[in-house]
Amino acid sequence: MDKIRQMDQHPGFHAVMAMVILPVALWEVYGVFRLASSPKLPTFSLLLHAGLLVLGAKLLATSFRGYNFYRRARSLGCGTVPVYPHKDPILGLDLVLEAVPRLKSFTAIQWISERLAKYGTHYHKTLGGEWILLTDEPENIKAILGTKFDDFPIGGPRLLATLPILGNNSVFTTNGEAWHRNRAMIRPAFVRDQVADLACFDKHTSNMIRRIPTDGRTFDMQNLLQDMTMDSSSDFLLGYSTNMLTDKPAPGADIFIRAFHLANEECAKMGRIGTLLFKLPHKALYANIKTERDFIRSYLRKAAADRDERMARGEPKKRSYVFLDELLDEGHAEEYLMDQLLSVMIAGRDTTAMAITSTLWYLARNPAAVKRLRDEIANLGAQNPTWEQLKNMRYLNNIIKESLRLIPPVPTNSRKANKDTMLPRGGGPDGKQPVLVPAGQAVRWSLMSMQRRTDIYGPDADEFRPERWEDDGLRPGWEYVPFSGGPRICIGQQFALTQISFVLFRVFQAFEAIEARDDDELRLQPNLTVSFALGCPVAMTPA
Ligand code: HEM
Repeated sequence: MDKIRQMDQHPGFHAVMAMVILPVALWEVYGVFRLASSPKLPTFSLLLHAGLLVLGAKLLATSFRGYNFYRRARSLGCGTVPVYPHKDPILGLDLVLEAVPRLKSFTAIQWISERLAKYGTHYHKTLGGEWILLTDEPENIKAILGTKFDDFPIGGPRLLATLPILGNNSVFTTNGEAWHRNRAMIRPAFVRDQVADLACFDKHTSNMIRRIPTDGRTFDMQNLLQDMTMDSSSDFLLGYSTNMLTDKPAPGADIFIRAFHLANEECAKMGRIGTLLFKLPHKALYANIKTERDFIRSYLRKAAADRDERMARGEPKKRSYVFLDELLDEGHAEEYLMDQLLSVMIAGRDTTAMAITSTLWYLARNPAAVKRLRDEIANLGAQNPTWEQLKNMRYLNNIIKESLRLIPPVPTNSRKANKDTMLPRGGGPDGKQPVLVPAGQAVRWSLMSMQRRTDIYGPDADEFRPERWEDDGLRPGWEYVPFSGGPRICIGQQFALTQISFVLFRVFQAFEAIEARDDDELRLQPNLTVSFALGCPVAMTPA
């Protein structure tokens, strides 16, 4: 723990600083007046003294703010918070240098957990010198997302990362009334009837299974799953599939998917590094965003034209359920509709692909779990499962819970305090005291770290053991929130869980074994969500 930063969280420190700075600042005021009134104006000296005066005033204001803030923290019983022992406490460049090898070895997300295990809830700096409060305390996450929801709107790095792609009208980039409106518009798409309709999942899962090599060859499961979730989400959202897993992909689909991926990657980088990078020009990013929006726009126009044609022919307006058709009925402007479509696509496609990939990554290392899962599937015969049957498959559901615990597809997230507020944990020597969070402070939390805490999940917290969920032995609250919690809880949770369980069911109906074909180290690429940096190479044995 950094002693200097601990010291400067004491109001007395700021009072002493103010007392030291004040006479120097007053002396500079006198100096500036003296120079300004001399007959021959010494421009250089005048500028130098004026600069020092501005600096002094800034330092003085910081000390007064610090004094008031820490006095208030003390009076409210808040403790001091550990600060990362930066070698460069101004710009935080040391942390950036440390991050480089972790990013190169694809272990940056695990590095966050290591820092949390070492310092607990703590402050660190982003490139450019902005402080971020980092936590993995369930009580803090509950406060940010639930009990103090209004104090922690979307802002800071989280907003920076999504604004360029999603625009100002997305459920992910709005707060308050606008967010309520956007959420209310999306929600009906995920009511029980739509979620329980397995026809769309069935079509695209079958296409995927046909592509799995049956001769024991190594292939990348992640690639297949990303194509499959893009095919199914474009089908569900637009009514036209990218069809990447068929012999006739939609024209331009490959270019769209590449642009989609590159734009997400670049935006996530901006969110990670902070405002400094955000302010640089990003020609390639905006070119990719244009490509993806043009693709969505062409389908939006096609859907509107098809709908008009059907109406002109006197046919019913609707095909089977399509998200876009519902939005078209509400008569919104085109750009607004695109923001909503891209939001739901980004929210649902990579997250679901990652959840299935990581489950298969673990199953490829746990043949006993595969055997138990296949026995459970065999009990239901050779048919496609119904929604109710999937919901009642206990072992399958425990497998999914366990992989979402170990690798939540949204492993870290953040918000920005909109006023001085408090979090219940992280302060004081044992981290059990509350923490005063000043207005404008970015707060980041790590689900991956929290969901692997040994004090919550036991000494084998890092191990994949679906059995830990058996007989309702484990019923965590805010200690397990892969779909988030509070008013902004994931709208697509049931939709995603249905698709994940359906795909796993069908895969292990058709195949009896899965074998890992890479080393055991978890190498993760953080983007807006997370993915396996080197893919998920496996081989499968047909049943
Ligand atoms: C395993 C798959 C998924 C995971 C782990 C997941 C996780 C999450 C998380 C953590 C959030 C909160 C984000 C925040 O507040 O900053 C979220 C929000 C959201 N998710 Fe999901 N999600 C998944 C699948 C889906 C799917 C399939 C859809 C829709 C097709 C979807 C739609 C949404 C939407 C619209 C929100 C925004 C809610 C709001 O801000 O009010 N998600 N999801």
